[in-house]
This record gives sequence, structure tokens and C-alpha cells, in this order.
Amino acid sequence: MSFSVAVSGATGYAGGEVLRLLAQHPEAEVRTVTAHSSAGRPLGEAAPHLRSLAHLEVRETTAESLAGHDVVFLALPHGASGEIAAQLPEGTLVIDAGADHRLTDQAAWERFYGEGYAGSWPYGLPELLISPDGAKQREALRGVRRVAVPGCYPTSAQLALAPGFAAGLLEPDDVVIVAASGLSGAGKSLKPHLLGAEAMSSMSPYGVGGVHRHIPEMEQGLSGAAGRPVSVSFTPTLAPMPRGILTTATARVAPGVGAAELRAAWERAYDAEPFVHLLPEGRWPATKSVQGSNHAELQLALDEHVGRAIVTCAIDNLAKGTAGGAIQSMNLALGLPETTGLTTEGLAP
Ligand SMILES: NC(=O)C1=CN([C@@H]2O[C@H](COP(=O)(O)OP(=O)(O)OC[C@H]3O[C@@H](n4cnc5c(N)ncnc54)[C@H](OP(=O)(O)O)[C@@H]3O)[C@@H](O)[C@H]2O)C=CC1
Ligand SMILES: CC(=O)N[C@@H](CCC(=O)OP(=O)(O)O)C(=O)O
Repeated sequence: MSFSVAVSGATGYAGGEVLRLLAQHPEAEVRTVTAHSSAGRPLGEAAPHLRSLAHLEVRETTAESLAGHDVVFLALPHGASGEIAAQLPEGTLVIDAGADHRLTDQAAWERFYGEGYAGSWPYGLPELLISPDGAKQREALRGVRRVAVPGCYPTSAQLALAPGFAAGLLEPDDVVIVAASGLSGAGKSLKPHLLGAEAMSSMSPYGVGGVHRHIPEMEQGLSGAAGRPVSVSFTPTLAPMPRGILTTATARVAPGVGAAELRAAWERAYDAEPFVHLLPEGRWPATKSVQGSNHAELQLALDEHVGRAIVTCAIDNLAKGTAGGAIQSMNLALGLPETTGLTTEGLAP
């Protein structure tokens, strides 16, 4: 059985990666691609790497152009997907790569995004531990017709720390997360600080001081895992690479927690997961190993000097951090094997 699919924001980085993965998905048939300023042009002009889909004409993003498909992916700027999603039939599976439907707390959404809260949808991170009893988000995605795909930083941060919170091993009030992202995380539109001359051979922080919009999303997920409020200090940095996120997340361990107990919690959480793995001791995550794949690599250590767990996680921001996670959720929603059309193999060198 194959499913008809429309992808909006098809000429952007997130939409383009959704299309690259759909082109290799055995059950998906991409019928429609939509965007905005490139409407009326062949997709191949904006996305020459998508050879098998290059002939499709990009259409304007409207409820009419997206109608009549089994699955619609929205990869639009923040604020644009809430409005269009409200016009799509309830029976259509709508998967939003943007932030419009990620947060359950309206006040938090408005604080970071402004007006236009559109309600929350099932959160598309199947491996996320959602309570101290070991339940995962996966079950909440089976058969749904709406999915909010997580932000790329929150994907890595929550995968990094949720096992420790669910197991009661980490203190909730002293969590520090620093992450480096490849430049594609900022999207395709022109931004002066992302010009090659500014961003190559250089690293710099941005969104410093508790102002990045991914903070409430991280706190929402980690609080669920912990069963009590978790507060997060988060600092993003830009790294001179096209793709990839390397997150370093640290938290104080509860009194008496040792290294073996920490390791066992992460092993228990992820040993049976197809796309999230704790590396063997002594090996550390690298963005290169996960490039182009739906894989998240983790490693951890106990810094006994300061009593902190240090957890690192590498993902591809466009794959597991967006499009891969979106397709994994699509598979669950449609009742397909969760791994269909996805890979754990990265690119080397
Ligand atoms: N880049 C990333 O790593 C991640 C991105 N996301 C999310 O995915 C979404 C898209 O991001 P990204 O691909 O990076 O952005 P891009 O800037 O690369 O692409 C934006 C896309 O949206 C289209 N577009 C712009 N304005 C409108 C509009 N008013 N109506 C319809 N279409 C419009 C553009 O079309 P055109 O070019 O024709 O104007 C383009 O196809 C965002 O919500 C982002 O938060 C989520 C996780 C990670
Ligand atoms: C490098 C960079 O600029 N990254 C983006 C995050 C991209 C992403 O995943 O987030 P959304 O889906 O919430 O847009 C940022 O910090 O705003």
C-alpha cells in the first residue's frame, strides 16, 4: 500500500531533507511540493540534489494545493503552519516540522514566539521517556493524525538527559546545556551572520542568557521524564559545518549516585532502540558519524570532582533533528514498521 504525500516548504532545508528521505521510502509517493517565492518553478531549480523529484512544479502553499493527500508535511517558517493546518481535514496526517504545535503551555509559547498559539499536538520523539515509570512517547504516536516534530536542539538535549531524570538520578534545578549546531539549522534564507566570510573557520554563541525559544521545549520534555519541574540553562553556538549538532548536557547527580548506576540507566533506556545508542565506553559522539542518518549517538561520564553527569549527544539536525524524526513519526502514525525508509548509516569521511 502506498501513501500520497504533499510537502510544503519544499525548497527549504527542512522540506528538502523530508523529500530526500521520502524519495527512498518504499510506501511514500510524493505528489505535491509547495513553497512561496519559488512557486511556479521546477523543484530541481531550488533542490538540484533531489533528482527523482526535480520535475515536480512547486505550487503556492494553500489549503487547496495541500488537499487530497494522505500525509502533509509542513516545513514552513514559525507561525505559518498553525494557520494552514487549521484548514486541513482531520483525517489527513499532518506533520509539522515547525514550532507551532510543540508546547502544551500557552504562556510559555507566547513568551518565546509571540501571538498566535495554535494548541499542542502529539510530540514526535518516540524514544523520549515521558515519565519516571519508563513509559515512552512512542505509544502516543500510533495512529495519530497530527504530529509536532521537535526542534533540533531539544531532540538532542532530551535524548541526552531524559534517562537520568526518569531514573531519579539527576537534580532538576542545575541543568546546563551547551550545543553546537551546523549552519543549516538556521534555514536557507539570507542572514548576514551566516555568510561564509563570517561563519566559516569561526565559532560563536547566540541566543545567550536564557532567551532561546527551545528552552521551554527542553524543560517540558525533561519535566515529564522527571515527574517534577526541571529548569534548564541553554546556550547554543554556531559551528562551521553544514549539518550536525553536538550537545553537551550536564546536571548534578543525586547524593550517592555512582558511574555504574548512571551508565545502567542510559543502557536500559536505549539498548532496544533502533536509532538511539549509548556508545561503548571510551568512544565519544561525533557529528560526522551521524551525518545524513537518523541516528543519535550518546556517551556519558560522571565528573566526580563536581558531582555532575556529563552527557554528550550527536545528531544530524536535518535528519534525526527534523526530517528523519518526522518520517519515524509518520511510520508510527500510519502503522508501518517504525524504521521504514530510515537508516543509521552516516557519511564518512
Ligand atoms: N533547518 C533546521 O535544521 C530545522 C528546521 N526546522 C523547522 O522547519 C521549518 C522550515 O525551516 P527551514 O527549512 O530551515 O527554513 P528555510 O528558510 O530553509 O525554508 C523555508 C521554506 O518555507 C517557504 N516559505 C517561506 N515563507 C513562506 C510562506 N509565507 N508561505 C509558505 N511557504 C513559505 C520557503 O519557500 P520559498 O523558498 O519558495 O520562498 C521555503 O520552502 C521551520 O519552522 C523550522 O523551525 C525544524 C528543525 C530543524
Ligand atoms: C543554527 C540555528 O540557527 N538553529 C536554529 C534552530 C533550528 C531548529 O531546529 O529549530 P526550530 O525547528 O525550532 O526552528 C535556531 O537556533 O533558531
